[in-house]
Amino acid sequence: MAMEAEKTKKEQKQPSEKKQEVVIAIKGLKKSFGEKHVLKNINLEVHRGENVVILGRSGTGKSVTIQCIVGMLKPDGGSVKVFGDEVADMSEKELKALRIKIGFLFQSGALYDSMTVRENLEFPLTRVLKIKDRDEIDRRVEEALDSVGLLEAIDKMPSDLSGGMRKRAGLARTIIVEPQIILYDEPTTGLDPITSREISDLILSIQKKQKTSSIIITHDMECARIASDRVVIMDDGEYIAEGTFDELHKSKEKIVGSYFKDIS
Ligand SMILES: Nc1ncnc2c1ncn2[C@@H]1O[C@H](COP(=O)(O)OP(=O)(O)OP(=O)(O)O)[C@@H](O)[C@H]1O
Repeated sequence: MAMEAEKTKKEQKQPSEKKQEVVIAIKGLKKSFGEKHVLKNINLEVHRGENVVILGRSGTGKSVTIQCIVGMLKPDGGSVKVFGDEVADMSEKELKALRIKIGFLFQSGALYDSMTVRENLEFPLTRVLKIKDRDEIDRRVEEALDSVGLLEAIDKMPSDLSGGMRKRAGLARTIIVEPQIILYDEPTTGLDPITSREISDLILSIQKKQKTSSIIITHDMECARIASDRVVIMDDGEYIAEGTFDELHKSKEKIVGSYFKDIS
């Protein structure tokens, strides 16, 4: 009977343990540029299937953190592990393989202006994944565009798209390689409030559909509210607060409160 009870306890524990699987683990991360100590002591864990939003004033080192995660910058101290492996110790080949598992969405959407939307989406399939099968390429391009609601723009040039559509196309190009992690650098910057909301909703739907883990750098509190499971606030090279959007919203800390002052 006691064993039975023990077994039940173990079985009940398993799902939460699975949810806690860490895909990005940052410990004591430090990065300086000359005398400028940008990252002083960053500690962050991102779990599988979790969306973490990083808030912070301009120039506090949010983008530098992301660049350390993908090995574009080498930390001066501390540890950055992705899927359990230390990024700073990876060879160029290992970094290349890692970057296939990590998708980016940069502010600009980063589309090639001289290519149609279709060609922009084909690019990572043929160049990165080396897929040659025409039917598979067409199917994946159409599926990715469909999931961001942009199928009708497949043969358009980026210059014919609105800012929101360009962002959607950029997002389709990010998800087409089915990354396990997506890093969003200010995904709604420059968009009007309604379009921003649509992009935030899309970020959430991609997380649910593709079970991705994400870090979302944003100044857009509505995006943070919609898309985050957890929010961290960065100030002076460290994370000074962490919690769900609602938990931080209720915080009595002055710096935390300053981010939420316009939120009802
Ligand atoms: N490669 C680099 N060489 C020198 N200084 C750099 C480099 N990359 C970033 N910095 C400096 O590090 C600081 C943090 O930059 P970062 O782009 O991470 O800020 P951020 O928090 O993402 O800001 P924003 O919200 O404006 O994008 C800035 O002062 C920047 O000038």
